[in-house]
Amino acid sequence: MRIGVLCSGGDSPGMNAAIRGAVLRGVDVHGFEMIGFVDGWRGFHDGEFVELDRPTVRGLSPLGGVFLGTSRVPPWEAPVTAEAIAGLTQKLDAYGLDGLMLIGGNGTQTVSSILAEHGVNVVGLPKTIDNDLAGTDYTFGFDTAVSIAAEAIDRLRTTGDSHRRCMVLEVMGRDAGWIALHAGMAGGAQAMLLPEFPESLEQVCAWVANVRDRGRSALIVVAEGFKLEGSDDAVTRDGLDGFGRPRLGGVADMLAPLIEERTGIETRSTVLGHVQRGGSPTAFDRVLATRSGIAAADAVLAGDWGKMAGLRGDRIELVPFSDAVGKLKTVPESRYAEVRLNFG
Ligand SMILES: Nc1ncnc2c1ncn2[C@@H]1O[C@H](COP(=O)(O)OP(=O)(O)OP(=O)(O)O)[C@@H](O)[C@H]1O
Ligand SMILES: O=P(O)(O)OC[C@H]1O[C@](O)(CO)[C@@H](O)[C@@H]1O
Ligand SMILES: [Mg+2]
Repeated sequence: MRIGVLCSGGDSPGMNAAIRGAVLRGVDVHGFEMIGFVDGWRGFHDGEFVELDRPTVRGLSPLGGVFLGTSRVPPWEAPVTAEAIAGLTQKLDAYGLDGLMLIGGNGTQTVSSILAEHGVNVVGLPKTIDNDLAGTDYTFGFDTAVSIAAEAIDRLRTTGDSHRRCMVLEVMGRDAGWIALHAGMAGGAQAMLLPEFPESLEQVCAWVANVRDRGRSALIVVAEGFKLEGSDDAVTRDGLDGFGRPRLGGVADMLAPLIEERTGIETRSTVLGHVQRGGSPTAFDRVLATRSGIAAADAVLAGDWGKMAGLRGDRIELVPFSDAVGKLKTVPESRYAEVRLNFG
């Protein structure tokens, strides 16, 4: 059995641990040959790959990023055609591959699902800091991003309190508010503004003023995809990403002067940005990623293709791609209601 490993989308802490888990199980235990494509589909298209064996993955578990590289280079020019799939399967044959392990988030696993529908042997490993992929309770990388964001809140809190300022922290997550919700809960933020639940500027300012009236300084966490009530689009900047989507970002910079103007409270914004994606994965993410890699190698051995190694409770289960794609896992009303009553 010869298997190709490929990462797609943004990097996510734990990807190295996942590859290590898959290789230790796949090569050492099951006797597979494995190769890893450099920079995702870019390496697949250009024929750039490395052999994966035990020495290649030595010591990788604590390392952030991903040693193979990842990219948003697409597998084909959309929309997918029969010719595109035929071209891809010819390449798989040329590489001598029996199947692929695709490590990625909702976008990547949509590709996995399309490939599986066309008869290509694929197993998915769910990663993304956004935690927006259905079919799994958590994706590896999310816990690390939340820890970094929570630490940022703690730090912003002490400087904000010292100056009696309102601090607005922007975190990633695209159209899902998971990072903002979890980091905000962990750091005791006085409001978490999520893409799923638009709020009015008046309401946000009322929360900030209320915190001041209680003798404290407000710390607001805003997810990059948050929209003020009545706005159709999230705030974007810097053009389009590799898949032609607008790059989100800038909502904290937009909100801070509006809050200051309306409340009279000096307000500063911080955009956490890629800091929350970098560095060493938490122990939780290392374990989750390693177990995902092991489960993916076992799925290959069993010929259990067309599935993703999802976390369900404390078990890694093989979830059909149809349960994972076509819908975004967003923050449910009940989770927002839990925290919203304490805002302000
Ligand atoms: N429907 C699709 N058809 C073809 N290619 C796709 C499709 N969806 C996603 N892709 C490709 O997969 C890449 C990865 O998807 P995306 O950028 O959404 O990241 P992701 O896998 O969701 O991970 P993350 O959200 O953590 O960055 C895209 O940049 C694009 O090249
Ligand atoms: O690194 P890039 O391509 O700017 O992408 C940023 C996006 O990737 C993510 O970090 C992961 O999907 C999102 O939270 C964010 O919107
Ligand atoms: Mg995604």
